[in-house]
Amino acid sequence: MSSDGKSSQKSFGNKPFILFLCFFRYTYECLVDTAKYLSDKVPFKPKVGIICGSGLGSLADAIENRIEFPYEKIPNFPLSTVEGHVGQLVFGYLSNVPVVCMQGRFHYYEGYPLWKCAMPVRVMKLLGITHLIASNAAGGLNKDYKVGDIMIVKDHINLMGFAGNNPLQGPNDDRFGPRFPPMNRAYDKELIEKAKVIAKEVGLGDIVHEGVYTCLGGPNFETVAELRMLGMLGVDAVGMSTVHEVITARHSNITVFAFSLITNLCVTEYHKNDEANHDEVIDVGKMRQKELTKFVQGVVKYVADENKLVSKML
Ligand SMILES: O=P(O)(O)O[C@@H]1C[C@H](O)[C@@H](CO)O1
Ligand code: HPA
Repeated sequence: MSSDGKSSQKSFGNKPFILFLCFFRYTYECLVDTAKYLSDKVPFKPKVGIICGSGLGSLADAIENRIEFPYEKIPNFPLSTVEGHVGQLVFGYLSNVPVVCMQGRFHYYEGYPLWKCAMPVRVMKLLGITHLIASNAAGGLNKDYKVGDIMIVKDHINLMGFAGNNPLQGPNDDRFGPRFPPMNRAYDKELIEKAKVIAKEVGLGDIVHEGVYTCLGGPNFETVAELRMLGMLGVDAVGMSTVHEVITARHSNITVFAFSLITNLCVTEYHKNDEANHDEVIDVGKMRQKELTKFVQGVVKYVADENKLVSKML
């Protein structure tokens, strides 16, 4: 809302226009229907939303008292079409905290517009989450990174947004958030600092970095020239997701923490013949699953403890 309390979005008023929009993007009412389909079947409100990246679906395996919804059963949900993405929403408890986890996400390269890729974030908001933990598999561009390292995302470059390709494009619904949301504090600084401590506690301390992530449309991996350009722009890890989910989360005032599993080293030299491949990405995810599960459990527990502390103070 603008300072005078009036919406910054011109009102279209008539219902037919909103229904018409449904064919082009999810209206608030449409996502409320999706959230209600789920909340009618889940006897608790999730506090933390989790998005599992490629090969990181095992993060969901630790969820207890699970209730699973294959994406094809959920009204208005797209379908996961990529290997390494199970394609279900898992409700349950992680570190005794009520969570909802996307075991598999949606990507622009699957043919989904960014607003469709990010729609589960709005559904999770409507279900009650206050925090989002987004994970992804990414190529390591920073020379200090090794395969299997973790990069805590401190910021992102919304490269696709430079061309105007943004999940918030089109009419804004103030019930989700403002027309012009700020992004300079997209990644929660307190969670970043705490996550570094947790990483050390679960044995990841020596392989954890903090860096800048960018998302390309994919599905091809990058050229040498593209990676060299991204390096000059200050990018530390390159992926094909997360940014649009984070923008959508911040638009709805969800506190965000994100990390990348470095699954391959970006090839920035013409004489090198290595080539990134998806199988390798999946394999690295499997290699790290135990430590990453403990890491995410620790972050979830911290979020819940912090929230209890805050609620006591209020
Ligand atoms: O879903 P994420 O971003 O974790 O997966 C990355 C990007 C591509 O989907 C895939 C390529 O191997 O890994
Ligand atoms: N580039 C883009 N996305 C990726 C990569 C990469 O090198 N590795 C895993 N996801």
